[in-house]
Amino acid sequence: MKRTPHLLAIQSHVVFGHAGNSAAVFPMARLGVNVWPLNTVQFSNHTQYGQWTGEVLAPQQIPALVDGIEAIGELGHCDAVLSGYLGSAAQGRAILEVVRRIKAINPRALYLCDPVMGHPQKGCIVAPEVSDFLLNEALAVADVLCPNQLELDSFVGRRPDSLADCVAMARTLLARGPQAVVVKHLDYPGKSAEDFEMLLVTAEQAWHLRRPLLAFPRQPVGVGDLTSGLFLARLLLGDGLLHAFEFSAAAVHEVLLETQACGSYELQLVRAQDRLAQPRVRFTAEPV
Ligand SMILES: Nc1ncnc2c1ncn2[C@@H]1O[C@H](COP(=O)(O)OP(=O)(O)O)[C@@H](O)[C@H]1O
Ligand SMILES: Cc1ncc(COP(=O)(O)O)c(C=O)c1O
Ligand SMILES: [Mg+2]
Repeated sequence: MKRTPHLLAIQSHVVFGHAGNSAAVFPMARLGVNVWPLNTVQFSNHTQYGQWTGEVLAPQQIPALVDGIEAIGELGHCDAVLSGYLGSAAQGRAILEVVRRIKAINPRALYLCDPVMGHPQKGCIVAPEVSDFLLNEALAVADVLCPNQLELDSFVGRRPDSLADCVAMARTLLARGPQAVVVKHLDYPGKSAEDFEMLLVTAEQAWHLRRPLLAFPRQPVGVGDLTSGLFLARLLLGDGLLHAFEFSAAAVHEVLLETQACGSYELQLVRAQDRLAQPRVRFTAEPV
């Protein structure tokens, strides 16, 4: 029987709705991964409501919780670490130390970093020091980096002028650490207004994917977190990079279709659970 992979997921938790772990844990588990959620913050709701209550986890809790897992002899079963929304830069440093410890026991373990940065116009609020941590420290340790366009621009320090330039920008990141970069949401001059576009870039190859852009009265949140989580889950389940990329795009599209059909602001993950596990749509990535 094939072994069920284990994944340590370190990102935000919201009590109501879906962002961070609250957008990714159930879908990853639904695909067949044992998820170990470690919540960097526990907020009432995501920050794009403009108000929330709750607390940031003390950074020393991250190694303390991992110590507990090690003490019961389970840490070596961890196949991957996912990090997303961080409450502080100190939490980020604690996560890199955890990655180092896990890789020391299991050198094949993967680290996927979704470099969630603040986006004031969108209402995504992240502590400013977190961006510096991601740019200066996390990039070098990540095996896979999953930025959106804004985050890619921050890493490279400029805006792209074309799709080819987005590929070139992602390649400059490969030189600084990761083996693959997934740009979960592209935005460049000349991009078609009807499509939502993504990019997968490795040292040798680059693939571009389009899916239909859906109309929402208010853009749902947690889409990036869902995308990164599903991509990593499929890698752990044995997909190659390209298949995991195409799968995550299709599964996220299914969730968005269900969300749109319900007229909901929050992602309809429970209603879309069968569709996300077995997407009916398929998007083929094209080499660029
Ligand atoms: N097919 C789609 N149609 C319309 N909007 C989409 C689609 N896919 C994703 N989105 C929206 O695009 C945005 C992606 O957000 P962005 O900040 O660029 O990336 P991330 O979610 O990784 O942070 C989200 O607001 C999400 O709701
Ligand atoms: C608590 C929390 N986690 C994660 C996110 C990231 O969400 P997304 O995947 O849409 O970038 C947000 C965005 O506002 C958030 O408020
Ligand atoms: Mg994001």
